[in-house]
Amino acid sequence: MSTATDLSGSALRPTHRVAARAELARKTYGIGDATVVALDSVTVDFAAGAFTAIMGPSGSGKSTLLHCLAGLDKLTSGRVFIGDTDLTSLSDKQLTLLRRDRLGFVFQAFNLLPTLTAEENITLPADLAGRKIDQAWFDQVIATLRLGDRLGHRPSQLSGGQQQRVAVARALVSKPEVVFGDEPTGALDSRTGAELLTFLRSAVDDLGQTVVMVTHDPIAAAYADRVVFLADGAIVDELTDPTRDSVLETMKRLGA
Ligand SMILES: Nc1ncnc2c1ncn2[C@@H]1O[C@H](COP(=O)(O)OP(=O)(O)OP(=O)(O)O)[C@@H](O)[C@H]1O
Repeated sequence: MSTATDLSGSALRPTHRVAARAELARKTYGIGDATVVALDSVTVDFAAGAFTAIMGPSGSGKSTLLHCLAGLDKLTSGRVFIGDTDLTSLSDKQLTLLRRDRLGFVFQAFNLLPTLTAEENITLPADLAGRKIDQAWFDQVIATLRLGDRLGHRPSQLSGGQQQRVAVARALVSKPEVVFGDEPTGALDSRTGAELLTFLRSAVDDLGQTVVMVTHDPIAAAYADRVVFLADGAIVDELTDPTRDSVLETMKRLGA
């Protein structure tokens, strides 16, 4: 969060920097009678340094929105931004570099390489990019994720929750502008899922990261600062400082 200053030098109220933004985002699949509108003119901002959950019924467009924001899929029309960068103006090669250099991903599949240690898995994207790891930040991420005594282990020697924490560390280690999660707890039991959400929460609170996560789970959404609700490809509601009960109530009202 930055504090804006007016010309006389007095502090104005803090401004929230926008980490990601969709503007009149529209995505359709198929043609003619078979056209499916996955996103229908969605305009939404995601604040830097905040944890936002995206919810909505199955088929409401959650994954499509997340994938388009993260440069993994392309809009039919409209624009998406990471910071000030308009993703819709980038080539495939530039999108690949933007994803590598500026974003982090925590998806259901951990995608860890079995022959590498936890530490090697965590630093692999930076190593491939020829980027130096910031050792102090690495140590902070590892301490936050309580992975210090697991760095020499291979994925097969780790529990599911530890593997997911390694995947989170890999996503955070290069200080991405936004960490995108698509049902990151979907493959985890509820205890391990709660642990992961606690870590994402502290990545925001203690490490100043930005998290945008798709979830079906009201308990998972309650870890967020804000929940955006989609229905039929449009944003239909949102909650600030959600609780499990307020999320459930909103879902019920929306018929989700
Ligand atoms: N590759 C595709 N081809 C055709 N239609 C698609 C494709 N991907 C998604 N859709 C359609 O777009 C709509 C939105 O899908 P999306 O996966 O974004 O929804 P979702 O809210 O993430 O759903 P879920 O909660 O079930 O994962 C759905 O109607 C879906 O069937």
